[in-house]
Amino acid sequence: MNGSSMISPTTTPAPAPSSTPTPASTLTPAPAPSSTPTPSNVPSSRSVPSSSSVPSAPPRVLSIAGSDPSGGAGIQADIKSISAMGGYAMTAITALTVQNTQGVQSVHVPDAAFLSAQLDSLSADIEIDAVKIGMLPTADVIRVVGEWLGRVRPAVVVLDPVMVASSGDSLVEQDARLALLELLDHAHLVTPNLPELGVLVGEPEAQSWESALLQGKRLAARRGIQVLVKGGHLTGDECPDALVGPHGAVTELAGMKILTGNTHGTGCSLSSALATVQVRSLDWALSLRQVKEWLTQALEHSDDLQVGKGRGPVNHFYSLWSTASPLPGAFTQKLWDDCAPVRAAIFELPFITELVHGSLTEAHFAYYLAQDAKYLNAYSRVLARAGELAPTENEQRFWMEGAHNALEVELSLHRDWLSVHPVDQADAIRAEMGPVTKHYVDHLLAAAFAGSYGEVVAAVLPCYWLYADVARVLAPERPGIDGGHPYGRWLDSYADEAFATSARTAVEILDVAARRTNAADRQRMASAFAYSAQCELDFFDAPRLHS
Ligand SMILES: Nc1ncnc2c1ncn2[C@@H]1O[C@H](COP(=O)(O)OP(=O)(O)OP(=O)(O)O)[C@@H](O)[C@H]1O
Ligand SMILES: Cc1ncc(COP(=O)(O)O)c(N)n1
Repeated sequence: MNGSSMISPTTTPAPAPSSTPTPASTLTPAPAPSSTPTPSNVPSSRSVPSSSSVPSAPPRVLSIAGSDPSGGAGIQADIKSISAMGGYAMTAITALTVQNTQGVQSVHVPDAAFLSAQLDSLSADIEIDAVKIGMLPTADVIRVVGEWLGRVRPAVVVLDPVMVASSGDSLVEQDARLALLELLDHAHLVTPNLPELGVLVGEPEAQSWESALLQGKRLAARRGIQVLVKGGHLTGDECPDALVGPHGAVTELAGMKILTGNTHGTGCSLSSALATVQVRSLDWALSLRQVKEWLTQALEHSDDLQVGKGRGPVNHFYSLWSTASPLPGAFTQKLWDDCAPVRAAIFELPFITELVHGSLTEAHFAYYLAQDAKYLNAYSRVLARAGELAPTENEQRFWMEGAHNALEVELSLHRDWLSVHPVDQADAIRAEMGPVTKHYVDHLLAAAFAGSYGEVVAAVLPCYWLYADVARVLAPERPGIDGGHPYGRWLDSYADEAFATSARTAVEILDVAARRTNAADRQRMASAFAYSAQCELDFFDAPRLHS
């Protein structure tokens, strides 16, 4: 059953307010505001209407386009783009596609009269500030949209003459391609890609940017319209766009091509975002500059989405999402993932492999322990500072106990080992704080006395987390203490379940702190964590560099 046979358009008139005519066929055309020039005669003068026409509420933007169920193109991309630009999105759906990131498998076109009823219902009730037009699959649909635009005359009309999806599948019947030409009279800006530009000027697709601009000029002059010539289909590293005015003026925006396969829906997103921004900017060149910057970032961040196996969508909301509070576990998981190279490097260090196999020289271990003792003394103060800043009593207790343990338990372990090996290591104990230790401690103290609670916790966390992880990974690899492992007792203290539990608690505390704070603080927390993780790596390697 198709859409048109399920509900007859004539049996479901929109429940319009009593002052508004209901049946689509008898709708009175909305008179064009007298100050608004008609699109076909003076399109370029739209860039300077009086400031009193700029609405303060979010622009009400209607997308007349096809549905892409995978969410990357069509109506779905338009809703996201309009919203990302601060507009209020409305939709009238011209076609339903069976589509994913790999291609279009089928197209269903609802009755054109049903589309007509939707458009009339909207314009009878809502002031529409801008219209974006996308996939118009048949000549019938184009006629309905053309008639409606002719009556309602929205102040901003952007026509994206969609013909072929980026997958190569056709979205428009052959005879509809030429019918699109007539629709140009109702648009203020048309945004063809290079193959579509060729069709609109009746020439083969341009093979260079220069010939694309010439085609754009011919189209703009012939139809008295602004043309956006888009460089997304050019070969090479560059991806320019250019606005060509009806009198031949060209405003070109340079841009580098972003290396991503996720370009599904760039044309839809660009055109609907432009329609939205234009309502307030009233200047196509300004609108393009703002939208291209946003789209470039949306392409840059598209890999974050991980949608589908084919040509994926752009990340319309990268900006909103980068400042939104992260989901539980997400912040600390990202810190952990980002420091994967440091973690891998730790396991490669001769100090670690020799420590585990018991072949590490006592001189290196003694230097390490002596530096660690100095480090732990400062670390204890920083943990106490975390306790001081802690927002809850539980967290305060956790950090204070950590501060106590750093001084007592771990230092006694050091004293024990050094007392059994007193002779050669006396020098090590007396040694000054080494450069690597000092560097690490300075970083911790800076976080402790100039940073937020989150920064302090982020700075101290790698010591917990990396030690617990090293102990967990290496525990099965070493011979047991019964086998006379020279560093067995020391290793056991970090492989202990109580230490692993403390590390997990510290991770959880940081995650909660990250969710409670703002994006700028989260950024500083991430930097503090990454810096400490690198310091941990350097600290393990310091004995080798010292000798
Ligand atoms: N890889 C890319 N890097 C940077 N910008 C790009 C890239 N691909 C497309 N764009 C930009 O996206 C917008 C759409 O360009 P394009 O020429 O691809 O249109 P389109 O073919 O209509 O888009 P669609 O892929 O949705 O059909 C333009 O502003 C273009 O510069
Ligand atoms: C419903 C619909 N409208 C437009 C496009 C074009 O977008 P793209 O060229 O990126 O596939 C599409 N694929 N589907």
